[in-house]
Amino acid sequence: MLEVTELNTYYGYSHILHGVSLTVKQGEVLAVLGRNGVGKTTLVHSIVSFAKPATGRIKLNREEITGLPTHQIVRKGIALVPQGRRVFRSLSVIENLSIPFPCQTKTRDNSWDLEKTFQVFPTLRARRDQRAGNLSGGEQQMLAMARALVSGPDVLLLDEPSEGLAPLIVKGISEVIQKLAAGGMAILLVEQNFNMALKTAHSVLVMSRGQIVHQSTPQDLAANHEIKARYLGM
Ligand SMILES: Nc1ncnc2c1ncn2[C@@H]1O[C@H](COP(=O)(O)OP(=O)(O)OP(=O)(O)O)[C@@H](O)[C@H]1O
Repeated sequence: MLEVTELNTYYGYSHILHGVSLTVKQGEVLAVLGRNGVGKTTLVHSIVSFAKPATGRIKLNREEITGLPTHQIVRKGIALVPQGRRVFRSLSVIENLSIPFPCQTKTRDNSWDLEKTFQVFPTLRARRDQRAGNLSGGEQQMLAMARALVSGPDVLLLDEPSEGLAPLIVKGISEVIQKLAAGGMAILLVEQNFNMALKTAHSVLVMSRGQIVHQSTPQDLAANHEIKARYLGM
């Protein structure tokens, strides 16, 4: 579904991504792990054209989307839940969820709507008229995910969704991610929370200095003490 081949991304003269390749299939959760500053956010930003890769190719459902403007990438079926949630704090829940509607595509078979989104996050239905800034951290994360879902993506990119959240909330977020994948979505999950990533994902990548240095099943990574010590500081 999502195919990334040999991406090289720079910020000015700083070479951040060094030939990153990955594939996320329909119904799969692929987790990306790595220490701070290894390029995980740059990777998801490159996929949605927030950062412009100098070389490399990105394909969605076999169609080349490299370098397209972000709004076109969203229309074609990729949505990003950014690190730090970035909800519109002064707007209500329902207003936050109404903003992405212009991005919904008419050309794809897209069954996502507000009702389906509220079924995934019933708490948000109850809070629909509340200002996003007054929601708890966990509810804001749900809102950020819901805002991505209403665009009806085939591929969901999640940048550290567990950051700063209590373990019980993290468990709930993990379960939602697994359900979305079971429904056919392809999910790229950037995480610092090792346990959450391993519980949620079907396969895991480890990045170091802008390169993928390991890819395996969660079980194999859990048992690989050398990779954990060398690249994840565990
Ligand atoms: N807009 C930018 N301009 C210049 N350098 C940047 C920019 N954004 C990130 N960087 C640098 O690129 C490198 C990779 O950053 P990135 O945010 O992709 O890492 P990360 O793995 O997501 O880290 P974190 O877990 O802290 O979010 C870092 O050295 C960072 O300082």
